[in-house]
Amino acid sequence: MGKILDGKALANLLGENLKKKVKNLKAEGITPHFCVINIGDDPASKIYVRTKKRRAEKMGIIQDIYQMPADTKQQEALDLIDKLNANPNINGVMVQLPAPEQIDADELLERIDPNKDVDGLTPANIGRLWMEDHFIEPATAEGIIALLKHYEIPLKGKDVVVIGRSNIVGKPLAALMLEQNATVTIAHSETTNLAELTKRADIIVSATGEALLVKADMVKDGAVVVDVGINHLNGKLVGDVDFDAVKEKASYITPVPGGVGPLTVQFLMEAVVKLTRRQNGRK
Ligand SMILES: NC(=O)C1=CN([C@@H]2O[C@H](COP(=O)(O)OP(=O)(O)OC[C@H]3O[C@@H](n4cnc5c(N)ncnc54)[C@H](OP(=O)(O)O)[C@@H]3O)[C@@H](O)[C@H]2O)C=CC1
Ligand SMILES: Nc1nc(=O)c2c([nH]1)NC[C@@H]1CN(c3ccc(C(=O)N[C@@H](CCC(=O)O)C(=O)O)cc3)C=[N+]21
Repeated sequence: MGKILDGKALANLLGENLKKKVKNLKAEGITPHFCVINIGDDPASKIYVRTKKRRAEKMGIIQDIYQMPADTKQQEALDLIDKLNANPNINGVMVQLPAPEQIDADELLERIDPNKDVDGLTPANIGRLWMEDHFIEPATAEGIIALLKHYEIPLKGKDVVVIGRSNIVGKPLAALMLEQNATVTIAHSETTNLAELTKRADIIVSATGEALLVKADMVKDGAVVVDVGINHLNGKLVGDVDFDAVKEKASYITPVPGGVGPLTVQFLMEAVVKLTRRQNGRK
């Protein structure tokens, strides 16, 4: 049976450190302060925004929530971003995704000042991610890299399959793993031979939103399985992986809940502090 990769425990460990860092900044009169713009009333988004707020408070970080109605116009959202960009007291801005369909979310992301881009989703920061010198990485991808490192699971030379190619998870994770010298395959909904690919993989990461996608017969003995998915199945929160069966084959596996999710929230907070420090001329 595989070992559990305890993301929640690692998030708490990192949280203790970050709390101290924030305390030191505050002693110098600097309080990290960021804003989450949430448009519409997606119930999952409301929960995430609150989860982040709780974490921010625990870290000593100020998080404002700008809740905008479902019929918000594009220009109204752009104006808010402009206002926050221009406010020197605000260190970070993020737009909770998904946004309602009349909203062009990419245009909103492009409007965020890259120096305040908590999610690392502005074109400037995505571009830098694929270069050698990057400063802000999307939190989920960063969290997964940190989790593997914490458990001393090497990436160099490993065959990795990332299932999912979103800008927020799959693509940035592939970039970071490539940088660590893994051989990365990105699979998606048009991939025709998924099981063939995953069966060869040393490390499988699933970020699709499809419950029970990754089954035991798709996993090599001793593989590492990272489950990013958040799904509701029969009233239960589950990932993309058929956990009970796959854990018997995997050497390491992340649970849902308690795996990648808490690390995402922790690394968003880390990003806010990083941006704040840099804006104040600190390393
Ligand atoms: N734990 C955490 O911290 C986080 C969890 N999530 C969760 O992770 C999941 C993915 O999120 P996100 O990347 O934003 O989602 P998107 O919907 O943007 O992307 C999903 C990706 O999965 C692919 N996909 C969907 N179904 C299949 C399938 N049957 N086989 C292969 N590929 C498939 C899609 O392919 P195509 O491109 O062809 O459509 C797409 O690339 C969601 O459940 C989300 O809630 C997201 C962010 C953070
Ligand atoms: N601009 C933007 N940035 C994001 O980072 C972003 C987003 N939009 N939209 C939605 C996704 C999803 N996401 C998660 C955050 C926390 C948990 C999390 O804390 N999960 C807990 C369980 C939470 C629960 O019980 O529901 C866990 O897995 O243990 C999961 C998923 C961030 N996202």
